[in-house]
Amino acid sequence: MNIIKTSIPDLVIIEPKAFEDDRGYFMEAYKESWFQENFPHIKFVQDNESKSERGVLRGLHFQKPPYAQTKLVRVIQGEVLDVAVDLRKDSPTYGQHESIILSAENKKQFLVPKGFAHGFIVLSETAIFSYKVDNPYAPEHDAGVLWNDPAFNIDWKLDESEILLSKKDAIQPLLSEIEKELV
Ligand SMILES: Cc1cn([C@H]2C[C@H](O)[C@@H](COP(=O)(O)OP(=O)(O)O[C@H]3O[C@@H](C)C(=O)[C@@H](O)[C@H]3O)O2)c(=O)[nH]c1=O
Repeated sequence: MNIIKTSIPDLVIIEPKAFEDDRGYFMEAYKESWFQENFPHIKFVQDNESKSERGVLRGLHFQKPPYAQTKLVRVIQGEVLDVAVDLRKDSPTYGQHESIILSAENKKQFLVPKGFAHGFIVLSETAIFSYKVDNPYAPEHDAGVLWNDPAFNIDWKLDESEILLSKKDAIQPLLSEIEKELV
């Protein structure tokens, strides 16, 4: 597995090694011993999976402390644009984001630390998204920020007319409205 740095500290891309042969491929998608060696402070406790149609945008989400989550995200089928926004108040890259194409084909994984808002948009006809989190779901600590907040200036790749949001995500607050609550 390769670890690739991004422009934001602690936000990294992980590239598993896939072995291809006549039958298809094999890869170790997650290996606890390797993860503990490289990221000893992270212990995953829950695996999540969602399926979405093209144009579905889920995000931008995070859980508030003490239930903040590190997420290890990947795509099993299809292709998405995945986005992580640094909302760590004391970070030199506060308010900045990184986006990356995750697909069944490229098999890349994105390790999104605590303190980031996370979201993705589906670029293929459908996509199955899979991720590990290191804190359990805690709906009372669920939080979000608006996907198209001009403060982030995220290029979501699809036209706004194609984008499908949940009722909750259509009315998430702006960063300026939640800034005071961030740690
Ligand atoms: C996230 C989550 C949701 N749920 C339930 C609550 C609700 O009834 C249903 C759908 O929830 P949501 O609308 O929040 O699902 P979704 O919009 O897919 O939320 C996810 O979005 C991506 C971008 C993330 O980063 C994730 O952490 C998570 O916030 O599933 C759980 O039971 N456990 C969970 O861990």
